[in-house]
Amino acid sequence: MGTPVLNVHIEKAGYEEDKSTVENIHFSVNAGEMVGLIGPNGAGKSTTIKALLGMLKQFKGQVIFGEREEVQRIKKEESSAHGRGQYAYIPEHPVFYEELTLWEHLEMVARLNQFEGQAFIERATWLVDEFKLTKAMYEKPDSFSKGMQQKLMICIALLIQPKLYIVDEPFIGLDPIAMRRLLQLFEEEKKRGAGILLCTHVLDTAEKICDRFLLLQEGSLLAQGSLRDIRSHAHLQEGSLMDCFYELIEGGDRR
Ligand SMILES: Nc1ncnc2c1ncn2[C@@H]1O[C@H](COP(=O)(O)OP(=O)(O)OP(=O)(O)O)[C@@H](O)[C@H]1O
Repeated sequence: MGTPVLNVHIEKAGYEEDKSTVENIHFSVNAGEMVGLIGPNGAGKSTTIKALLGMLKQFKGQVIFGEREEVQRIKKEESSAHGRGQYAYIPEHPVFYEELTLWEHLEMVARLNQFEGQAFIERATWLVDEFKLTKAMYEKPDSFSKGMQQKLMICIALLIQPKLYIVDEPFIGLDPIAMRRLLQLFEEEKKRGAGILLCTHVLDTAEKICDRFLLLQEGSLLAQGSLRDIRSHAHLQEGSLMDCFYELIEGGDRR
C-alpha cells in the first residue's frame, strides 16, 4: 500500500451547526491511487468534499493531508488555509475571476505556488494545447462554453502537479477527446505518485479507472473497497460497478 496523501475522519459535518448532513465517514487516499466517490443524488458526495476542504459550518473530525498532521480540526475556524500546496480541487461548477484571461489564471495560480519562469511557460503552453484551448489563451473565461471552462479548471490543477487531486464530477460536459486526454493525464499523475479522489456518476468509467470505491448513501458510507470488495458486499461476484451500485442502493430498499 502507498503512502497516504489524504486521511479523512468525519464524525459529522453539515451546513448548519445543529444538523449533520454526513456522518461517520472514514477513508484514506494513497499515493498513486485513484479512489472513486460514488452514490445517488443527494447522498452527500459534494458535502463530503466540502467537509474535507473546510468549507462547512459544522465539522467534527480530522482531516490529514500528506503524511504529517497538517490539518487537525474540530471547528471550522481552525481549518482555514491548512494543507495549501498539497492538493488541487477541481469543482463541479467552474469558478473564475471575471477580469482575468485564461493565461492570467494560469499565471496567478503558478505564482501562488512559486512555479515561475521557463518551466511554467512550457508546462502551461503544453497543457493549453493538449486541451485545445490555445486560441482562447488571451480571452476571458466568462465567454467560454461550459466544457472550455471545465478544461481550464483541469489545466489549472494539472499545472501545479499537487500530491492530491480532489475532483468533483469532471466528465459531464467534456468532449470525448478531452475526456480521453484527461484520463491519460490522470494515469500519468498517478504514476508520478499523486493520489486522486474522484466524485462521479459515470460508473462505467469509474469502474475502469478507479482502484477503490467509496459508496455513500444518505450521508454515510454504505461500502468501500476494491471492485472485488464491492462485489462481495453486493453478493454479485461477476457484477459491474453499476450492477453492484443498483443492488446495494435499490436492493436495500426492496429488502
Ligand atoms: N448549500 C447547502 N445547504 C444546505 N443543504 C445542502 C446544501 N447543499 C447540499 N445540501 C443537502 O445536503 C445533502 C447532500 O447533498 P450533496 O450535494 O452532498 O449530494 P451529492 O451526493 O453530491 O448529490 P449529487 O449527486 O446530486 O450531486 C442533500 O440533502 C442536499 O439537499
